[in-house]
Amino acid sequence: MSTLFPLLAIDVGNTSTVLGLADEHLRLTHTWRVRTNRDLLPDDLAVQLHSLLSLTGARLPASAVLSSVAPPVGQNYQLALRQHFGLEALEVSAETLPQVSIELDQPGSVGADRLCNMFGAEEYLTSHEYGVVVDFGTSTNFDVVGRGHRFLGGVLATGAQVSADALFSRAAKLPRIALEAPQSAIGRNTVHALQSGLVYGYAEMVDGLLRRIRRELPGDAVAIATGGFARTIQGICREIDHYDETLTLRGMTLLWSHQQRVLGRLD
Ligand SMILES: Nc1ncnc2c1ncn2[C@@H]1O[C@H](COP(=O)(O)OP(=O)(O)O)[C@@H](O)[C@H]1O
Ligand SMILES: CC(C)(COP(=O)(O)O)[C@@H](O)C(=O)NCCC(=O)O
Ligand SMILES: [K+]
Repeated sequence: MSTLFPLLAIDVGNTSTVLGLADEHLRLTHTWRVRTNRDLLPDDLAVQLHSLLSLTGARLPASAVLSSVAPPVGQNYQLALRQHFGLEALEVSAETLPQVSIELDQPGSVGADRLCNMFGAEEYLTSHEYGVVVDFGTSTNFDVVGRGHRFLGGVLATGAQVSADALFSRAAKLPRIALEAPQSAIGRNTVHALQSGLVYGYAEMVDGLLRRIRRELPGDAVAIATGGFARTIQGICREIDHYDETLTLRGMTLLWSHQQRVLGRLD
């Protein structure tokens, strides 16, 4: 049913909003990353979206899927799509997701982005029973999933930039630094010492948590890194097997097609 494509996927995070356009094979033909701005109204968002599409010569979307962990922005995108593009976006939530198993105390409270990651991890679960998506965003999420759309739980850790900002705001003599790896763990100046703590320290935290998670699981787990800070940190972590920049967006398109199939709208 080609009338459903292109499919627009919008992932609203607390720092960035990542958008993608997928063709009928669910291949992402375009992706964009813009700042999440809580001040933008539906008309502003429609103008921005229209500009992105025309800048790249992309076709207008015929359907949409939306995941938001910044509620007012998600609602504003919903209105923008309805009023200016004539689209009713599928909003990702535990309540609207059929045939998945969210094995949490309160399934309804899980972040929509984490449900998308569960679908994005699917392709890595051919040779492993379990997967851990480490999503380096405002918060660093570890999403522990099992084959067959099982969300098993995870970890929410303070994001690297948030940790750095907290330190700078409380220590008068510390300069703001770029979150980059220094040459050695032993820093011989203030900047390198800070980078060591923030980047190598962060990588060790991630490796340590992944080892703990793997010990708690009854089978092998593959670990995949995604999110804004993943590019910097994934090569430093020893416990991460894959880096996948578009895992969340691709997960959204898979979740959408799963939903369409359950509803009989897609073969
Ligand atoms: N292009 C980039 N290169 C390196 N780090 C980035 C980039 N974009 C975002 N970050 C870092 O990633 C984190 C935010 O990730 P992001 O995916 O934007 O968050 P969220 O999913 O919460 O919106 C911050 O630590 C930020 O410094
Ligand atoms: C943990 C999060 C804040 C991560 O958001 P992000 O860092 O991607 O902006 C988000 O997934 C969220 O608000 N989750 C709700 C709580 C939960 O997942 O248990
Ligand atoms: K995110």
